Amino acid sequence: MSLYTTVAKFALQALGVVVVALLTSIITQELRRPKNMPPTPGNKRPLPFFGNKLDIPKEKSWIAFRKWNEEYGPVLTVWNGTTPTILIGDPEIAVELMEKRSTKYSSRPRFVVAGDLLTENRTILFAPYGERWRAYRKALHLATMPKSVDTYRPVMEMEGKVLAHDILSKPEDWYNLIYRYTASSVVAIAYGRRVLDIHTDGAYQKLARNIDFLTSINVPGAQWHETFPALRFLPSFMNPIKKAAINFREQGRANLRSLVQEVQTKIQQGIAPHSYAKLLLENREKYPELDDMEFNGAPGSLFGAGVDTTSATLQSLVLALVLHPEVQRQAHEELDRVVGSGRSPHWDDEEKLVYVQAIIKEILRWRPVAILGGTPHASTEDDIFEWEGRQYFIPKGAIILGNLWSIHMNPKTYEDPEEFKPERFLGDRQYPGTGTKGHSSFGWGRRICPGAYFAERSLYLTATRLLWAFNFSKAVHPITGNEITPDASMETGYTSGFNTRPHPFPCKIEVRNNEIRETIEREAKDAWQDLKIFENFYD
Ligand code: HEM
Repeated sequence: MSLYTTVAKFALQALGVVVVALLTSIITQELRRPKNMPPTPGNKRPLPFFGNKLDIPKEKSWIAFRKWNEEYGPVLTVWNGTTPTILIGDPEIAVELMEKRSTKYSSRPRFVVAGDLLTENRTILFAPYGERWRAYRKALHLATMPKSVDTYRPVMEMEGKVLAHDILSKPEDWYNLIYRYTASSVVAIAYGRRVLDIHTDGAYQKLARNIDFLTSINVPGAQWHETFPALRFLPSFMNPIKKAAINFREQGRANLRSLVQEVQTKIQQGIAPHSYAKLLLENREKYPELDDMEFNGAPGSLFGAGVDTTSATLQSLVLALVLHPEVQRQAHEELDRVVGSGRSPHWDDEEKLVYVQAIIKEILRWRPVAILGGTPHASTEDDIFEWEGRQYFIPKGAIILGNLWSIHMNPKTYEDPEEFKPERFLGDRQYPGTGTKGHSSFGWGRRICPGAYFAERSLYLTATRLLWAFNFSKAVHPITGNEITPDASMETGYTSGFNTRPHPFPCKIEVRNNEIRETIEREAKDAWQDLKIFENFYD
């Protein structure tokens, strides 16, 4: 037998083994797929190995998910490789699973890039349900429980006064000014240091770089590593996303460590202003479960979870106001009646500002920033639930995704869901689960956003101040003289990624009267003075 024939025979045999192994694996996968699960979109058969992965768009998957929920039903299964994702498009189903059965549905799925590689799952967001996650959550209480949040209100208020002055001076830069305001209040609360300029502040830039990376990768269907976890074992030089995740992890940890060390030094020097990191350090012994790396990460989680979300919600508010002058008119009428022009709104006005509160809730519903319901939940036990006379099986390890773009646009729950109508939140609304809030923007059950109270206080203060101070309307094109209508469509006017925000757009912002202008100028002067203690930087 010639060498050629021997090699050909061997190759054929090897090919045969591979084909048999593939067929066995496909058959096993098929046999293992549990029956009676919620249907796939259009009852489409998932492909071996890939599942429905090829049907999930890499960008703005929430749009496809909503279409599927509308066409094929409020609870569906989409297979990402061999892992099922249960897509929920109805608030009652979300509550039935993630709140009423929260002992089974409060974990997180495995994220290969964001979890295993970037954070080693040692952050609250990706931690599986259990003791460690409880310890992370307990440490956050010093920042997020109502009593704690109330101690941070002065910072939010002072930064809000500066924001009003900034917009008065440079209205065309409103989009970035809102972002700077949010970043500065959160960083001041977390570490006792302001962010004066997002383009030059080193600490801010390092924090933001990490979050930008995280939000860009943490999107269903975007990473092949999630479909084929074994890819994580490919060495970094052949695996650019792994290399990037490990670099970001190391740089991020060094940055979080140096920010906490700065607070420690200031405490020793007696010059540390009130901050979450300061409180944590002063109570270090109460968190023995957390090692230093995890402990340093706690104040950072405020930045990770609070800046993008709050600023995007405020930017959506401006968009809605520009498009809805009648809503502004009603809000202005309420603010003139309750507050007047000689002072800006404060906490005690909240109960009387019912229309403004309804606007804030409607913004959270109409353009929810955590559009996919935040990080999905994962089930830790097999379960069966009944919906409209049918029983559905959900296996242990399934990913549970409450797509807010389906849930908040569900006409069964909200009449004319596409319309921006704050009136729907005047008076009591029947809404499953979270009850009085009337929307699901902060998630569900045990994983519900721990920063919800923090965010609501911050949104109330800022939205009220912006509405009190300014009139927002369409910009006029400098050449054509035509009004420019901003694009509010989620398909074309909003960013992709894990959180979504409107693309920057021009608008006209005018102070409402001279007395308000004088109040803004006077209050900003006091705020700058009081904020000086947060301007002690070591870098
Ligand atoms: C408009 C503002 C905000 C929105 C819409 C929002 C929304 C959400 C959502 C939808 C989740 C996922 C909930 C779930 O898994 O069921 C979440 C989780 C989380 N949020 Fe927020 N959030 C906001 C602001 C904040 C702020 C200001 C903080 C910190 C002070 C914060 C801290 C967190 C943390 C730490 C988690 C992870 C909780 C866990 O996995 O146990 N959020 N948020």
